[in-house]
Amino acid sequence: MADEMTAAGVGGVEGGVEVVVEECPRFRRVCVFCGSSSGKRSIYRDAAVELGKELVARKMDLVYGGGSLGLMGEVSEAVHSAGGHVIGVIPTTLMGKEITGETVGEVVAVSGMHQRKAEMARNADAFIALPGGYGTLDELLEVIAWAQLGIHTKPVGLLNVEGYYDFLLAFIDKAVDDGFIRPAQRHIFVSAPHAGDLVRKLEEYVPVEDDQATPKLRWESMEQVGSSPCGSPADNRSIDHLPSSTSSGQY
Ligand SMILES: C/C(=C\CNc1ncnc2c1ncn2[C@@H]1O[C@H](COP(=O)(O)O)[C@@H](O)[C@H]1O)CO
Repeated sequence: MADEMTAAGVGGVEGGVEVVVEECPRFRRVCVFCGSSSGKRSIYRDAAVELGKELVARKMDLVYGGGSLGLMGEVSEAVHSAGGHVIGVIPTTLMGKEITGETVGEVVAVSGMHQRKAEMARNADAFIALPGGYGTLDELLEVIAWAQLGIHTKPVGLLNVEGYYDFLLAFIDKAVDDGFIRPAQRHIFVSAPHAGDLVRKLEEYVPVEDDQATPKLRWESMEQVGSSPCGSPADNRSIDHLPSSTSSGQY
């Protein structure tokens, strides 16, 4: 990872306060899950734009589901217009502009929804979920579940814009209380209301240690037996032109 890092520090002014960003970010490619809708309140669009700018300020690339719909469009456009690198991973069936709109930056075509999730995950060093609906929840919970299984140790963050995810957090506490999630796994992901705080937490993240966890599964071993955690054997073709993730994660 280190050899791909910029030596120069970056910074900026956020709310009148000078922001000094570490010289060597811990990761450089962040996968963002978010709504294909924008939601009814402008705070969600603002949060997507704020996150996009934060990634660019920290010299982090964006990996996302492609297209220009909703918050997906907001965050990708924010990164692209600020000079950041965008990688949109999009199933061929959704590639028509009339379906998902135009994708800025690099477009990676995959064969289906399962392969998209696998490739977004494989090619990112960390994950962030903005507000969204079923698709976003599916993507978020899958990377959390994979972390629980030890398939990866990449940080996962919830951007809890004005308490959007409070009910989900309360549900997870309930699942811990009722014995469906081990207490040690409660902190498998982090959350924060603003992008800057969230990215800082992700950079400080230490994978949870859980003695009772399933022995570590490796992505490669899942592939060898012909099934990925999220798809059929036919969906296991990887994006071969992308350099592999810079993370020490286990994909
Ligand atoms: C099929 C139609 C529109 C396609 N819309 C989408 N285009 C690209 N990616 C999408 C789309 N819908 C969902 N996704 C993925 O799920 C996440 C957002 O889902 P949500 O339910 O809006 O939260 C997003 O991260 C994408 O990866 C026309 O009917």
